[in-house]
Amino acid sequence: MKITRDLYQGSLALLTDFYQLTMAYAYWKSGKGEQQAVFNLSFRKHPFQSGFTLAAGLDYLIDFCRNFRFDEDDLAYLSEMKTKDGNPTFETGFIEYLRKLEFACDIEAVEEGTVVFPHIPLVKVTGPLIQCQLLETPLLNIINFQTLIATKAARICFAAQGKSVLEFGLRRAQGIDGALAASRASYIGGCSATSNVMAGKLFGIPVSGTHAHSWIMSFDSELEAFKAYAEAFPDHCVFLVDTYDTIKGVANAIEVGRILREKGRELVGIRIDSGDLAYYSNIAREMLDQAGFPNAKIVASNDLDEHIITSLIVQDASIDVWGVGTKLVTAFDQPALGAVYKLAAIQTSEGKWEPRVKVSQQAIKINVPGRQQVFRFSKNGRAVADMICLEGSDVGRDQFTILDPIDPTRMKKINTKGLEVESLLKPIFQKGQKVYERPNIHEIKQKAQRNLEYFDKTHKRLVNPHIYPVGLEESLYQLRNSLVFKMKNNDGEENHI
Ligand SMILES: Nc1ncnc2c1ncn2[C@@H]1O[C@H](COP(=O)(O)OP(=O)(O)OP(=O)(O)O)[C@@H](O)[C@H]1O
Ligand SMILES: O=P(O)(O)OC[C@H]1O[C@H](OP(=O)(O)OP(=O)(O)O)[C@H](O)[C@@H]1O
Ligand SMILES: O=C(O)c1cccnc1
Repeated sequence: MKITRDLYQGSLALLTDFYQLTMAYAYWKSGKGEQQAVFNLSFRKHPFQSGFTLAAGLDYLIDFCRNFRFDEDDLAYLSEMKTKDGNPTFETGFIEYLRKLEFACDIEAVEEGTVVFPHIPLVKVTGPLIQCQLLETPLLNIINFQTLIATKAARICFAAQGKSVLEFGLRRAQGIDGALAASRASYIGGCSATSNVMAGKLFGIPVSGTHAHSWIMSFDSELEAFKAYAEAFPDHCVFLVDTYDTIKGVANAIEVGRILREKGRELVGIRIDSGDLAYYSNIAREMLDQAGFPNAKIVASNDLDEHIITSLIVQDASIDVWGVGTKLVTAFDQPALGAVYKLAAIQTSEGKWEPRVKVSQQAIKINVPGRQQVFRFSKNGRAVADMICLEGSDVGRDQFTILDPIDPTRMKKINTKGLEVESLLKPIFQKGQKVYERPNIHEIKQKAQRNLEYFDKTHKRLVNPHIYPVGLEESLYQLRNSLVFKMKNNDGEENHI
């Protein structure tokens, strides 16, 4: 079984919801399959009540699209599918169409490590309706998860105030691919290393770790266990001190630290994995300092998240390194990001682009229509507002008004004089060909760090963050309203509120 990232190098076209294939078939039957369309992938609310979200997953998306094809065994499987009355679900002509299908879309996307906000298209796909449609499910799967975990990691690292965070999640992650993708996204979000060795190999992420209680328990005494570990790894000793009695454990670590020093080596640190982490870390710090080990680091683990880390820092805990597993890689308090992928525009046979809107009872579910672009305005290296506007809008204007699509009382005038402007959507594929030079994982992580610094700390606050201004440029806002009005009224029936 292919379980690693190699999976993404093979054909994954069947990794989609069945309804995408039935729609694709129906588009084909009705002659609409090649009609050009634009779909946007965006989310409506930050996860974790955060004030920001960190985009991740584009690298997987690129692999997915580059390998987007139906292999013979995929086609054989689809050919054998039957409807309830026993007839083939898909005609052979459609199977033939899929056999010849070559990825031909344009894709623009925000780069990984970019701080993003609700309603911004993170990915914009332009191409034949059938291809755009088939991409919905896998693109959401990829971007939703990695963006969610990168955001969680950024929050945890923000709480850790510059101290290292190690990702320890593999054993409790959502399956094998969930674990690998989570390790990657956690590194992008700011973690220093992962315990997941395969993630290290596949993505080039630093790998690190300490040892488990079982190591200690396999010896007759803790002291013996520490000594034996020091023999094996004289330069990498981080002793887990809480197997029997944390304070005695610290004393044993110090004793072995002295032996190491006699041999010209240094104790790297200790790890505490239970009990009151503020209380024990402070006692351990005092013991280590008094014994002449002021540089020995204290690692803490045990069901940590951004809130417990914040509390421990407020309590003046003496913790230098945070080991975080379950609550990071499972995004424990919000296990999914709700990004959606919606048709925004479609081209008529005359070549004219028509914006499309989905009208919903809930204002938040009404998508932003039209072929869009996104601009980020900033001043002196600080982001001030994001504007979503229609492609071709003149960004050289002196002034813009942006309106929140859900709450138009939230609006902002942007005087563009003295502001820098960046277009957030970068070309990734043109007519199916990759045009984007992929940064490596370390460059992505650095971009994320720089991008996060770009935003005022009030937006990064963990609880009740200040809302960063993002809005629709006035004419796009009006277009959306007029389309909603038109769609609500065009059947001549009385409307329900
Ligand atoms: N001083 C502290 N302030 C706030 N939270 C803490 C503090 N010390 C530990 N915690 C957190 O409290 C929780 C303690 O959980 P729990 O009672 O299950 O652990 P434990 O009994 O000490 O250890 P074990 O994992 O062996 O059960 C963990 O999430 C831990 O990170
Ligand atoms: O708590 P997390 O954030 O998920 O971090 C990873 C946990 O995994 C290990 O625990 P282990 O599997 O040995 O279980 P235990 O310590 O909870 O008994 C380690 O000692 C951490 O406590
Ligand atoms: O290396 C460690 O300390 C580690 C690794 C996985 C889970 N918990 C701890």
